[in-house]
Amino acid sequence: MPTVDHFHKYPPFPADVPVADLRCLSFTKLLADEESESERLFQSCREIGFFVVDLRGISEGEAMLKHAEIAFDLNKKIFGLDQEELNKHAFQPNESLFGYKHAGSGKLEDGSPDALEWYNLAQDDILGTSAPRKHPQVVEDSREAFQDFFYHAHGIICHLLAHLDKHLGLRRNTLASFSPQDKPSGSSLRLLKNSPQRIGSHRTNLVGHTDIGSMTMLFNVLGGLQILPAGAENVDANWRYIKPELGCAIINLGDAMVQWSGGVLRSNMHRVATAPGKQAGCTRYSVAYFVRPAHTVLMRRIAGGDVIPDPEDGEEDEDICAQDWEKIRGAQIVRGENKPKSMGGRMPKTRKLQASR
Ligand SMILES: O=C(O)CCC(=O)C(=O)O
Ligand SMILES: [Fe+2]
Repeated sequence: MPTVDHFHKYPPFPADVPVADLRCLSFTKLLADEESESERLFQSCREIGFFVVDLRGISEGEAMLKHAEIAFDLNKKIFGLDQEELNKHAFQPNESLFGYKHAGSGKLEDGSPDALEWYNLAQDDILGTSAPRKHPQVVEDSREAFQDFFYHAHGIICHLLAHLDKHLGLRRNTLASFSPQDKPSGSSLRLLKNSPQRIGSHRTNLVGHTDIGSMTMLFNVLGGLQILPAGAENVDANWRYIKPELGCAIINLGDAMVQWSGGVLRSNMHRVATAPGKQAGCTRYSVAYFVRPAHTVLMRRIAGGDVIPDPEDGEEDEDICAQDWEKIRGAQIVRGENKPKSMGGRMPKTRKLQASR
């Protein structure tokens, strides 16, 4: 995450662990619509589904970093509450995924319990699009701070989506219009915590998965987040850490983007392992904003244009709305019917791709 202060509280990310080769994009250049930066964004979204965006040096980005910092502080406060208090707000898996998730309530690939805790806040609840849910007092007292986070983060995401509109041959605002903040959706802010681990442990704390929604903005201070590079088999030796960078957010695309782009954009497998080196011994906090489509948005590919490919023989686009699609996908994952895997990265229809990095 953000500040020098937070980064320097922890042991450094070790230099000798395998890291993913992600592009670091300048938010300033993206805002100024610099063509080569925009191209790098598109390439990242097709090839990896992940990139890093440097938010420093421009007021909108700096303001986001401040909000992320506040979210980190609130994350620590929430997890400073008694277990009994957190349990009162436990999420009900069959009803809703909002509220507190205790460590061990999810499963790893081998069926053993996971280790991450989180507190998941619904955007609808915080922005007043739905009836408010009841939270611990520290959350109730911070509703305004969370609102600021949601508004700012959404603004930044919309700028990033506008670049994708352009590269996919869509009218400006097409992708952003799928996730308006004044319509009910599954968008959320997740505050995650991972308790200290044994140094040298390689345990997985959150199982490999892709995100369901459209775009995720993630703030990390400690390492631990890993991605499985394109084409690599899902074995431990192939996973790569994403090194947290000062003043930057990690952005990744979710399955909804693959769906709308007819497979051109990529949603990549990622997981949370124990932080590398001495970082393992520290409590790891992270902050993630998950953008999901409004419940009524259709999940079929966006037809027409000369970039998004037409369905191939045997491929069918269903007219299913986001809310039903998310429910079905969630249930399939829980039943183990739909083993998570990276998706997308298909060649666009006609577009000439630049070779720059
Ligand atoms: O904590 C992190 O770095 C990533 C968490 C994540 O991937 C998720 O909650 O979907
Ligand atoms: Fe994720």
